[in-house]
Amino acid sequence: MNSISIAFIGGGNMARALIGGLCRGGHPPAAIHVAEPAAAARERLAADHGVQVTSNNSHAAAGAEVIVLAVKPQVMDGVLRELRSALQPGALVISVAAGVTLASLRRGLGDAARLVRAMPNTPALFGAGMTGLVAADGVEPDDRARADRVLESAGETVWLDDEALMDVVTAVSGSGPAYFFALAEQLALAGERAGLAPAVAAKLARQTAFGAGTMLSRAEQSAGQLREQVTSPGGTTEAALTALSAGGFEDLIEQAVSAAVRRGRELGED
Ligand SMILES: NC(=O)C1=CN([C@@H]2O[C@H](COP(=O)(O)OP(=O)(O)OC[C@H]3O[C@@H](n4cnc5c(N)ncnc54)[C@H](O)[C@@H]3O)[C@@H](O)[C@H]2O)C=CC1
Ligand SMILES: O=C(O)[C@@H]1CCC=N1
Repeated sequence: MNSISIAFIGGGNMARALIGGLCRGGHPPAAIHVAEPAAAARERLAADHGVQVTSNNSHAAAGAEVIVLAVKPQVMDGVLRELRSALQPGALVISVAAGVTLASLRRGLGDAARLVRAMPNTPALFGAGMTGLVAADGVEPDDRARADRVLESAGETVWLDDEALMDVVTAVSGSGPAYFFALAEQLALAGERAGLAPAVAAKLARQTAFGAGTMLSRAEQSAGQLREQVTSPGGTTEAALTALSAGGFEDLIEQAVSAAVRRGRELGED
């Protein structure tokens, strides 16, 4: 794995998280090239991770065995046009762009391109990411293994057969960290309003999120069972969860995921 040469096109938040995960996992920074137009972002990537940086997408892609497209969906068409003639034979292209379909990647890069669509998330930075993947027709088992080797250094992977479900993966795990961060923010603010010092409230919320996440990932019980273990009948947690339900918590989560799914589909149509 360590010798795979990887080019990132776009060096923003998601690329940084994946690069961080790769480097922590032992991938040599010299084998990672990043094409990024913003000089400040290039300098930060080079300083933080020691990766090779350039402003030229084609140069970055030219020698790479795996090319990760980490640009916004809105600029993807232009990027594909640039890269079409720069890919080396057999190169695997992994797009992480929300909503951008394999068909549109194929239109942009041509019939010969080996294409995988992926939806990672930012906890990749600490090797705690979750990535959903779907392969285009013609992708060989070796290509899938290559995609796995790149993305497993950032966390867990799951392959889907039905590309339509990628918008749901995006809504659940791609955007999902933001929902948990928003909850931690609001929990800390509520603690502050109830009298805690801001730093104390923030520490309680962060460490509680960490503890809950650790239990979710390590305990054998389901999320529901873990919730029940905290909820003493007639106790404080029950009072809080009843207030959440009365405020429409379950419906709100459903609406939030539906809104993200819809937006993913719209991004694919732009
Ligand atoms: N941020 C997240 O949590 C996740 C993001 N994604 C996907 O990753 C992609 C990038 O998102 P972020 O990193 O959040 O955005 P970002 O805005 O932080 O990064 C995009 C980067 O692309 C660069 N860029 C713009 N035009 C370019 C061009 N023509 N060629 C090369 N680079 C160019 C920008 O300067 C910027 O640094 C999006 O398609 C998004 O859907 C997927 C999963 C999670
Ligand atoms: O918000 C977005 O569009 C991207 C995709 C998933 C997370 N961030």
